[in-house]
Amino acid sequence: MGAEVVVEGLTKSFGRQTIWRDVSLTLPPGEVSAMLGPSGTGKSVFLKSMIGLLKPDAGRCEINGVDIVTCSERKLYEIRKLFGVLFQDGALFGSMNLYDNAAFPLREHTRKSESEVRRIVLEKLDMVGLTGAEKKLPGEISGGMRKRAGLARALVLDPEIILVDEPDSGLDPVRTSYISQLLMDLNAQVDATILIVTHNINLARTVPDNIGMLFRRELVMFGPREVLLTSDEPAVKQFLNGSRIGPIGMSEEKDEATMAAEQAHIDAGHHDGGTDDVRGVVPQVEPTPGLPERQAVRRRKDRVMQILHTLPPSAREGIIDSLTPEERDRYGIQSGVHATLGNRRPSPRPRNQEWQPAEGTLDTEVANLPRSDWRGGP
Ligand SMILES: Nc1ncnc2c1ncn2[C@@H]1O[C@H](COP(=O)(O)OP(=O)(O)OP(=O)(O)O)[C@@H](O)[C@H]1O
Repeated sequence: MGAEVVVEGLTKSFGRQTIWRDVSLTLPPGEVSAMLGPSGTGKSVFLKSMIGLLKPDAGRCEINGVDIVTCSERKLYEIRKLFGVLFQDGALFGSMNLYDNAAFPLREHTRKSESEVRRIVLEKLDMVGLTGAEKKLPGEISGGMRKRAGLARALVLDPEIILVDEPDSGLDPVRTSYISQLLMDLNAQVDATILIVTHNINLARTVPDNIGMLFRRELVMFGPREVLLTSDEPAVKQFLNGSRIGPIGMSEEKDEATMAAEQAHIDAGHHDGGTDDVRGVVPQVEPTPGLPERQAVRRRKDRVMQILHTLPPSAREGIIDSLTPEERDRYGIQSGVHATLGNRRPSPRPRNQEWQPAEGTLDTEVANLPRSDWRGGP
């Protein structure tokens, strides 16, 4: 199972420019999480901070009990071996074929024999669907194939944590769906903790178990996918819908006057730039038939059911509605309980924190969470 990553109060500035402050979140082990946010909000800076390529000014980022913000260079070097990173363009060496690119970390960081290197490289190239392309140079293949090759290289050291920076960049919507499927397949096969940085709403809605969003130099929210996908937060709604109407502006957040002028424009019948309202929980991508089940699914359900009472009502509805009859039974959810859970409004959300307990009795009314024979079960 992948490693847990615990981030607490992380703050990063460049000179006088604060990129984000006081970011706290936990990447649950083996689950897939995504970080959204308008351009320039520091998503890539966040990824780089997590592997110690950039040093935050304050806060902690703890992996396997080691705080990589304050640890020694030697410890950091060790911890980095737990990571596999897919950079936006695959970051392949242009003069090496795909085989040698994928073999590079093994030859650099291990003493494995060439026959062992060969076995691992061919296995990982196969996992990403590049069998037969070993001799191709990066310049001879499509952007999608380069990303796959980058993923194969990220996998050769059997990472516990995989960071993926904009897997959709430069790809058409169909290839983006294929890369989404690939990420879920890899998660099923290796059970690594995955963090994806993306702008792609389709990917964000269908792939991750957890979603966060950076905006205005803060983490607006982070938690189970159902929370962000049903959120009423204006910046989140605007971002999901790709609309001009809302607090996100051309390069920075907007002032009141600009928002009012834009609203007047829309009221006069002009299009807001978005398409349909895409708020709501849609089914997640599942691993390709024949692959193992994602072990994270059951762990996540168990985890999310334990914090159900802390989530806003619309997220609870989405979670409960997604349970199978067997799961309802296992979690002790009374039959007939579904959308009626949404009558109460969410209590005000403390900024930059995961959802806090809301008042009310929902949890004890509808669920005995989780039942002891379910937790940690087979
Ligand atoms: N090494 C650096 N030195 C100074 N400023 C930097 C450095 N790296 C990033 N920045 C600044 O940090 C801010 C956030 O950049 P980052 O690339 O993380 O944004 P992003 O959210 O990933 O954007 P995009 O979605 O467009 O990729 C930008 O203003 C950028 O100029």
